[in-house]
Amino acid sequence: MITVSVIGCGHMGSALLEGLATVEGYRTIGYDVDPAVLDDVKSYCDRTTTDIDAISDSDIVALTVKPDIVPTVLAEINLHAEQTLMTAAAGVERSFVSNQTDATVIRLMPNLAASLREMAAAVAWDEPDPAVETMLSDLGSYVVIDETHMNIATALNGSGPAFVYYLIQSMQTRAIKEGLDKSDAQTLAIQTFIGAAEMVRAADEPIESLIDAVCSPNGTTIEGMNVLFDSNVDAEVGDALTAATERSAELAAEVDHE
Ligand SMILES: NC(=O)C1=CN([C@@H]2O[C@H](COP(=O)(O)OP(=O)(O)OC[C@H]3O[C@@H](n4cnc5c(N)ncnc54)[C@H](O)[C@@H]3O)[C@@H](O)[C@H]2O)C=CC1
Ligand SMILES: O=C(O)[C@@H]1CCC=N1
Repeated sequence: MITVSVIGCGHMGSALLEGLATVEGYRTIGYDVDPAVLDDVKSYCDRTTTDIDAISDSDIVALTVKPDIVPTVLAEINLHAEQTLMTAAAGVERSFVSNQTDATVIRLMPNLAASLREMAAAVAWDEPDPAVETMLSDLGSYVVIDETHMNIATALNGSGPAFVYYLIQSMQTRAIKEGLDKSDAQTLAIQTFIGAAEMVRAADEPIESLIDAVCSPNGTTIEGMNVLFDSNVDAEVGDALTAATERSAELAAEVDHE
């Protein structure tokens, strides 16, 4: 049994708890300063509490408060060396956290698909932590990265769901405008993204070849692809990632200077 405490049960903390609630082998504790937030997550947790001391026997403590709240929490918690503190706050560096706790600190960039156990996560640590490896595998897929790359991971898999939602919305909105029923457009757009992602995952060939396979000669797809090829969409999507990456670096500086 792995005991996982979550400090801050808002969007990210509750997603972790919701995902873990459907897997055997975890005891979960949700801690938050807001009782209303705890009310919302109590069906996913073995225990909810506003008492910070309740996390003292946890194997893994997930820190999912806003970056500017991290120093407040670190001043309040008292963890020991056998515990793992997993900080998920965007921009907050591992060294900043580990300077203020005896626990082993790892840095995680999760995403909200944890609730469905479809999370893409990036983790940075000195040494693999078996309990965390198990937990991240149970919640989706993860990669181990050097912490110097955490800002771009934050943009890619942390912020990334919002970018993908936006693209799904763009496609379904136009389909509805062209006359398709709203619910049908939603079903088709969603499954098209899921299917395309699975095709990319399964393919041995580059994405260009997958695109080619959809483009029948003189067919429909190439007409649409030409609009994309002639546009700046590629660069704009890249710029969205860069903007999120830069903001992650700024957050680090803001927290460090408090
Ligand atoms: N929302 C997302 O998609 C992702 C968020 N993150 C990171 O997770 C962290 C939380 O983000 P969200 O869940 O979106 O924010 P949120 O605002 O939804 O949740 C934060 C929670 O922290 C609680 N809180 C405030 N002060 C506290 C304290 N002193 N002790 C305990 N709990 C306290 C709040 O009551 C709230 O429930 C951020 O650092 C963010 O960078 C990381 C990846 C994805
Ligand atoms: O927008 C944010 O700052 C957080 C971090 C990654 C996703 N949400």
